[in-house]
Amino acid sequence: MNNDKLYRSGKVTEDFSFNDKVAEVFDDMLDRSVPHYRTVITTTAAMIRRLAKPESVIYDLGCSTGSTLLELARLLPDMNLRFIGLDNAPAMLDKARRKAEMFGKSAVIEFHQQDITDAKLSTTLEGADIILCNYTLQFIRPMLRQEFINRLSASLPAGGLLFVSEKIISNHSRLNRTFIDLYHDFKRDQGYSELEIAAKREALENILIPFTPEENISLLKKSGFQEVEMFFRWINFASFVALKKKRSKRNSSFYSAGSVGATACRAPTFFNRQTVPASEAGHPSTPFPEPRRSPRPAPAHN
Ligand SMILES: C[S@@+](CC[C@H](N)C(=O)[O-])C[C@H]1O[C@@H](n2cnc3c(N)ncnc32)[C@H](O)[C@@H]1O
Ligand SMILES: O=C(O)C(=O)C[C@]1(C(=O)O)C=C[C@@H](O)C=C1
Repeated sequence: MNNDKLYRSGKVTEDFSFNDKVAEVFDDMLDRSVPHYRTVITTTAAMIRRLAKPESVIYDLGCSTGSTLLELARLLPDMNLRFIGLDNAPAMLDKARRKAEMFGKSAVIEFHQQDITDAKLSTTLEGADIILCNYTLQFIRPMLRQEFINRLSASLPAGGLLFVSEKIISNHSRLNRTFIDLYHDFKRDQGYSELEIAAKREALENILIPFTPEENISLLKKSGFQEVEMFFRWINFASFVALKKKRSKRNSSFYSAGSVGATACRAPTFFNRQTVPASEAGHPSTPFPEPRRSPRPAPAHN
């Protein structure tokens, strides 16, 4: 794995982009810049094992060098899953294909070049059971995000799953500042210098635009996912899972794919708050507050 020394000089000559130079060092960059990158993948694999059916088709949008799909293929070989990675950066895809070949996974993983913000994505995703979009939504223009997530939701069948991981921001400026400081401590611990951290931050300004957890959850809920949860968080990084419910055969209401489905059809007098959410026990769920769009916390996001 090539060491990420891209910003070692501290000079920023252009905005951050997924070009050949970045692709060359990207695996090391992700490993050292995304806290708990691997844990998120292993947790995703564990959820897929429990929530998805064998032979599911999994799309990874913004797949980069294919690390996530390769790891899922390694962890879930018995499920006979099919994996398709989409990215618009040719240098990332070249690396992804080489890695798939090297690890003997070319038969189950394919990679295609595609702009995932294009309306054609809906056609591509026909047949998808599970969609992953890790650390990529943050690079899509905020104005386009709801429409993009709507397309993903519309493409998935009942029982379909979407996993989204993102860098996040807080609307509470003092906490936000603290979170960014802690993230920079993490980067220092990973061997990045003060100069490198500052330069990368400058290059990412207005390119990587993080949302709050509430804004991300709102995007997912508004697009038609009935069950949305944050399943992992480290300071200013979070992962979300969104599930499209299965239609009940017994009545026209929806029930979950999990074992609580049968319980939800009855109106239990007693319920265990450890296992049954209030909303499924006949209590109204707490509505998510509308995301505060302005004023955004100052200064910078990254
Ligand atoms: C931070 S990386 C994603 C990392 C990867 N998902 C992982 O977990 O290993 C973001 C990726 O999204 C891709 N990307 C950004 N905008 C895109 C777009 N509009 N269409 C397709 N890919 C895009 C970039 O080329 C880059 O490879
Ligand atoms: O280095 C940072 O500040 C990051 O936010 C890490 C991050 C990301 O979260 O996407 C930024 C750019 C690269 O795509 C890889 C990782």
